[in-house]
Amino acid sequence: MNPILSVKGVSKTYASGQRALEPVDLEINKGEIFALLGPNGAGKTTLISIICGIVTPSSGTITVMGHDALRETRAARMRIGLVPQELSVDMFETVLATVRYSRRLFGHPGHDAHIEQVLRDLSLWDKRNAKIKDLSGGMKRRVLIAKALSHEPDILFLDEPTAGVDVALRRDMWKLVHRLREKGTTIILTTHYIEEAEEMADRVGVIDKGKIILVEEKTELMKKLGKRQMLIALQEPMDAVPGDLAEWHLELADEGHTLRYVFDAQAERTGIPSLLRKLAELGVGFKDLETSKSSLEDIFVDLVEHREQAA
Ligand SMILES: Nc1ncnc2c1ncn2[C@@H]1O[C@H](COP(=O)(O)OP(=O)(O)OP(=O)(O)O)[C@@H](O)[C@H]1O
Repeated sequence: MNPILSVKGVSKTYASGQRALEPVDLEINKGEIFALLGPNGAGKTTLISIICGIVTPSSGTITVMGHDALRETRAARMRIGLVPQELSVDMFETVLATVRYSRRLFGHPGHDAHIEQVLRDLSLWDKRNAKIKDLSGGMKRRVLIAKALSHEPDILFLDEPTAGVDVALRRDMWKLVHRLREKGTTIILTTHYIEEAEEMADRVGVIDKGKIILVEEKTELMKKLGKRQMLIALQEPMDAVPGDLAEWHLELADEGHTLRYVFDAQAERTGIPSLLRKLAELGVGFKDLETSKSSLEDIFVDLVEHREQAA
């Protein structure tokens, strides 16, 4: 499949000398939701800003739907909608005028049916004549999305779409993103909420210290790196893990009331049957057993910690 967006060898050193991106290669497929995940300062906004033509890269090439984004800037930019982190609107304008203005900036004639649809999709239609300064924080965020969608982009970038928004709005945003994808829009979002990537993405890229350290299908990533844990609720609390159980590397939790066993879900032998046998042999009684999958969050923390240890 031809990628809708292709990034090759893109790096950035800011004028201050700050190296924000090591050469990055990344391909995005049409219609996918791609989450770029990374801690603060990892380079997520820099990468998005370069692709959207706001920041000039120090090296590399970017192709957006066949257009060289650094040479045919406008043609490439027309295909892209960007929802920035920061509010970038005239507070004294109305919602409708703001979104219309954005559409015209891209040289589109006033297509009011499209704008109405976008505002309705975002539950902003009733507020179309309100001044932006009078909207709640969540509504202002929706205006940024409406602006980004005003010129019917094929690729939508959402930079930290739900930073600082409440749970209800976050869920609404997720639904909206899924709806847009159903309409064929390709979506790239940056986030440090792992929950968000887990909920929304088809593929996840992890960026740390300016380097993409991993790109993987979300389900594959969870399968490959996913660990499971088993919690054993003890009948009698323990002061320490008995030496006879050393090979399972157990941890005591919950003030000695719970034993935690972390195991590799993909391994042929999980070690559970032998552990249970050993517990019986030692006369360790338990009330309950519970197993759970590790979340993308655990995987992410693992990855970043490993890199830190290796450095
Ligand atoms: N205009 C700039 N001038 C100099 N350095 C910058 C500039 N913008 C970003 N940086 C630096 O580049 C690095 C990457 O920043 P960037 O904003 O891309 O990270 P991020 O992953 O988006 O972080 P966050 O999650 O905090 O938004 C950081 O060290 C940052 O301080």
